[in-house]
Order: sequence, then C-alpha cells, then structure tokens
Amino acid sequence: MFGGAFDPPHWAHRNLAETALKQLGLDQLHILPTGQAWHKTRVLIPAEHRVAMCERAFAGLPRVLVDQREIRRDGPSYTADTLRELAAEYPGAQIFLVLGADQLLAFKTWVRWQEVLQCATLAVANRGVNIGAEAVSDSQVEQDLSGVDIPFTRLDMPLHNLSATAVRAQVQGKSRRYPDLDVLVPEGVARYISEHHLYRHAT
Ligand SMILES: Nc1ncnc2c1ncn2[C@@H]1O[C@H](COP(=O)(O)OP(=O)(O)OP(=O)(O)O)[C@@H](O)[C@H]1O
Ligand SMILES: O=C(O)c1ccc[n+]([C@@H]2O[C@H](COP(=O)([O-])O)[C@@H](O)[C@H]2O)c1
Repeated sequence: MFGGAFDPPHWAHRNLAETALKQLGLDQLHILPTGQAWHKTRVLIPAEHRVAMCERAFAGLPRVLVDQREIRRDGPSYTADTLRELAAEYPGAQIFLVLGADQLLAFKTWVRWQEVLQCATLAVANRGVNIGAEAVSDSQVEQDLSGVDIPFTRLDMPLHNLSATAVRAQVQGKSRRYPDLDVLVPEGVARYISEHHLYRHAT
C-alpha cells in the first residue's frame, strides 16, 4: 500500500510507485488517499479532487488501483486499520508499506505503529527531512536514517526535492521557482488543477 494526502499528487509520488512496483515485484499496488489526516494541521482539499488527481497521476502504471477505503471510513485514517483490512483480503500475502524517509522518521508517532510493523514491511524512499527548503543530499538522508531502530527495506529512487507544499505554493504564485506546473506534477494533474481552479487561495 502507498498512502498519502496527495494534495496534490506529484512526480515523486508517481516515481515512488513505479520504483516500488519494479523493485518489490508487486502483484498489486493500492494507492490510498487519506480520509482524515489527523496528523496534519492544514485542511486537505475535498477527497473527490484528490481521488481524481490520483487517477490521473498514477494512470498507465500496471497493477495499480486507487483505493478509496480511507475516505469512506468514518473517523481519522489510521494505517494500522487499513493494513488489517488488506491483510484479511490478501491472506498469506507479503504486504509492503511504501513511504518516504520523512514519514519513517515520524513513524513512532503513528497510532498503533507496532501493529503496522506486524502487518507490513516498510519500503522507504530517500527524502530530505527539511522538506520544501533547500535541496538535501543523499548523504544527509543517510545520516538522518542512521539512528532509526525500526526494520525497513530501501527503495532505490533518486532524491526528488519535491513536495505537494511546493506545488501549492507554485499555483498560488508564492513561488516562481519552476517554469511550468508540468515539471512538478504529471500533465493530467496540472490540467485538473487548472480546470478546477484548485490551490489558488491559501488553506
Ligand atoms: N519527494 C519525495 N520523495 C520521496 N517520498 C515522497 C516525496 N514526496 C512525498 N513522498 C512520500 O509520499 C507519501 C505521501 O506524501 P504526501 O501526499 O503527504 O506528499 P507531500 O509532498 O509530503 O505533501 P505536503 O508537502 O503537503 O506535506 C509520504 O510517505 C511521503 O514521504
Ligand atoms: O496511522 C497513523 O497514525 C498515521 C500517521 C501519519 C501518517 N500516516 C499515513 O502515512 C501516509 C503518508 O502520510 P503523509 O502525511 O505524508 O501524507 C498516509 O497514508 C497517512 O495516512 C498514518
């Protein structure tokens, strides 16, 4: 499973999914847009938009499905609940949880994180912890991860200094770092953002 706010989904998300499919030899990859992100302070845009953008962002990747269960479930989205359901649906399967290094470093704040580890193997992509600020190097990420005492496997993906925060800032005109939105998000997502006038105002 690969969960996220996906507000909006960007190139690093797609590359992460592609890398996980190939490197882990997955039979199926569930993309899970978060319902209620209890751990985020900002309010996410409506789920229907995030789902529609995920459909576009991950389009054409084999064995990928956008799974709306966290959106349909009442209450905060806990990964432990989702993994329990997936484990029951795929008895005997090895389940991987795909995430970026920033989330691995926060992992012990997750609700029932021990249960998450019982259900899934964590598959982690390098990502700078200092997201949105200056670019970070692989060696800095290595240093950040060196103290982690949780078992995980590495996804071999080049570092992308990219975040949904940077995409929202670009659309709001707060940042002029990139020439075009297509550099940050797949074309279908850029079109959707423009057609639905998303992210024009700060939330
Ligand atoms: N550039 C990236 N490199 C590696 N992993 C990433 C990257 N961006 C996001 N991820 C991972 O994808 C998952 C979902 O991320 P999310 O949808 O919150 O995007 P985000 O860019 O972190 O958003 P925001 O900037 O709003 O916090 C998380 O596990 C996160 O670590
Ligand atoms: O279960 C939890 O307590 C929990 C706490 C923080 C994050 N998560 C999940 O981790 C995934 C990535 O989170 P984020 O904040 O990077 O979008 C997403 O699926 C979240 O629901 C889950």
